[in-house]
Amino acid sequence: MIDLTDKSAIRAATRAARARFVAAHGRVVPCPAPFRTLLSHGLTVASYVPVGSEADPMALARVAVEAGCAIALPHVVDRATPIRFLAWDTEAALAAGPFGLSQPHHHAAELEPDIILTPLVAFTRALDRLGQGAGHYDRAFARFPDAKRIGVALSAQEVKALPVDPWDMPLHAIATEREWITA
Ligand SMILES: Nc1nc2c(c(=O)[nH]1)N(C=O)[C@@H](CNc1ccc(C(=O)N[C@@H](CCC(=O)O)C(=O)O)cc1)CN2
Ligand SMILES: Nc1ncnc2c1ncn2[C@@H]1O[C@H](COP(=O)(O)OP(=O)(O)OP(=O)(O)O)[C@@H](O)[C@H]1O
Repeated sequence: MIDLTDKSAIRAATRAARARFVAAHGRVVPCPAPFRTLLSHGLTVASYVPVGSEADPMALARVAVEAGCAIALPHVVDRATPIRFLAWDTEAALAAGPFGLSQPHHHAAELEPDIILTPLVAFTRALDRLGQGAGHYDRAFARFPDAKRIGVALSAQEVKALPVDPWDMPLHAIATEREWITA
């Protein structure tokens, strides 16, 4: 049994479940119809480039590009430094970053996201999220409190409950390979 009060134990269990799921079913999350209604020309959508067995948000990012949105990607320096969302022209080459990430060059333009497609390690139906533990997205949510926080995940990452700390901000919705979860 996982101890549902221990964040690192939950991370280990859901990363293992996610890797098994992806080996059998793949990692693609199709674009849910309700996501399209959030988009309009000129908005900035922050996406991410998946690593390991993370859910792939590219179908959602592609629909955002078709709707006339600008795409930004997180740029990471290290665990302690806040991430910045930098413009990404979908043709542009990416650079290697820390933690095996692919990211825009550090001189790309910094954008303010209206919608943040958010990677996660575990989620609940109450829209709570557990991340990598560096606080990168927690801090980005605090900096951009008006942005829509959309989790992107595989259904295997769902848990019944998560410990919620004072700085944790719930997601507005979660897209998985089989459903769109909202409050
Ligand atoms: N694809 C992706 N991009 C992202 C994140 C993410 O979770 N996924 N981030 C989210 O904040 C930020 C980067 N922050 C990170 C902070 C810590 C670790 C980390 O400790 N990784 C572990 C490996 C985890 C695993 O086994 O899956 C490591 O390198 O040991 C990774 C990213 C911004 N970009
Ligand atoms: N708004 C904030 N400003 C400064 N530090 C923050 C803020 N929010 C969170 N943190 C710090 O970041 C760390 C977050 O740890 P936690 O285990 O909750 O991350 P997480 O849920 O895995 O999410 P993330 O994906 O953001 O890493 C904590 O040490 C916390 O003090």
